[in-house]
Amino acid sequence: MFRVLVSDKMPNEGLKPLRESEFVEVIQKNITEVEDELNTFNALLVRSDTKVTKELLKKMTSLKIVGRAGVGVDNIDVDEATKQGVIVINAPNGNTISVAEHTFAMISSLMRHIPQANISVKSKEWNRTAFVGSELYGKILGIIGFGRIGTEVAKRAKAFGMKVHVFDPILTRERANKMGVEMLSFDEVLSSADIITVHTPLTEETKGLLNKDTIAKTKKGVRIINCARGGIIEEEALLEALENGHVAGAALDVFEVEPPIHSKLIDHPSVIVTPHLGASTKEAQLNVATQISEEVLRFVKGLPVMSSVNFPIIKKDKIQEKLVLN
Ligand SMILES: NC(=O)c1ccc[n+]([C@@H]2O[C@H](COP(=O)([O-])OP(=O)(O)OC[C@H]3O[C@@H](n4cnc5c(N)ncnc54)[C@H](O)[C@@H]3O)[C@@H](O)[C@H]2O)c1
Ligand SMILES: O=C(O)[C@H](O)COP(=O)(O)O
Repeated sequence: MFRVLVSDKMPNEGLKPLRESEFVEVIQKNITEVEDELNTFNALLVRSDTKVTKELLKKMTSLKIVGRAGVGVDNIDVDEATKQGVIVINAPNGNTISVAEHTFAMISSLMRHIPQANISVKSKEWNRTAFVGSELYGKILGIIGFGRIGTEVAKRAKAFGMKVHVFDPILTRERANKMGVEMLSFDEVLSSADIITVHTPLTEETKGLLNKDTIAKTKKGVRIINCARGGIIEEEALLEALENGHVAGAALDVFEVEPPIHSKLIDHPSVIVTPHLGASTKEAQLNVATQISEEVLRFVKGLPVMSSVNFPIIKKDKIQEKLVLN
């Protein structure tokens, strides 16, 4: 049997393709609950809670494939997995719409002080002057990272009558024109946008992309959104800019350390926060779990795996030959 450990929360329905296979056994448990049998699992399915470290990979000596039911693979030591011949796959488009919608909910909430006003009314106050907001119409939204999610955010911004300025190193002018957005340099987006939202992966290159120096290049009164990954924005620099009034507000779904219990940012009155909810919809979770399950099943059947982040399309090769099915 091909043993699949599902160590983060995923909907049962999404795991159906694996559960229904006669070749596969699915075990849904935390890593801590299966410490003694880590060497018996052939596949590991995770979201962002399980940290697939070098140490864990070394213990999982029978592991062939790690499936990330989501996009970001920064919680997985992909280099170590590659060294060990372990394929890492993700579900690149299953949660795109959910994250774009959450980003837009955060932008709207930030501009109209909805979370703060909600708390105020529930505290029996009726303060209509403290929560005067700003329209989105006519404002410039700066998008850093124009991939799947950035593109969907842009479509929604345009529907609100916003202008969209974009920086992405792989963006072409042709695509920008087609999408009705303005392609600019990183610095130009920083200096022109009323609201900046980041949608890059967290990599060595994007870590601290918004820092003390780059935040200083933004417009006074800018609002900053992060529904991508903690660490893309340096939290200390953001807090300083909020405290000195350069940044008017921030909406954060992700944090350098999660949960952000020691972050002073969450106490700032102009910061609104959610607990990494971007992909947390029924639809997105069903999509990503189903996609990852179908991919693992393809692997089990010896078919090409299409969404590997560390190996190109895997056909029958040395890695897959190691897998012996009864
Ligand atoms: N909050 C959540 O729950 C949630 C859910 C899904 C994804 N995410 C995060 O969002 C990220 C983006 O997801 P996606 O599906 O749009 O990925 P994607 O791969 O489709 O797009 C990422 C884009 O970022 C661009 N990019 C890379 N480096 C850059 C840089 N230095 N400056 C500007 N652009 C750069 C890439 O060229 C690419 O176009 C994921 O990597 C993940 O970390 C968060
Ligand atoms: O990269 C992603 O897909 C998101 O961060 C989702 O993370 P989650 O699966 O823990 O909700």
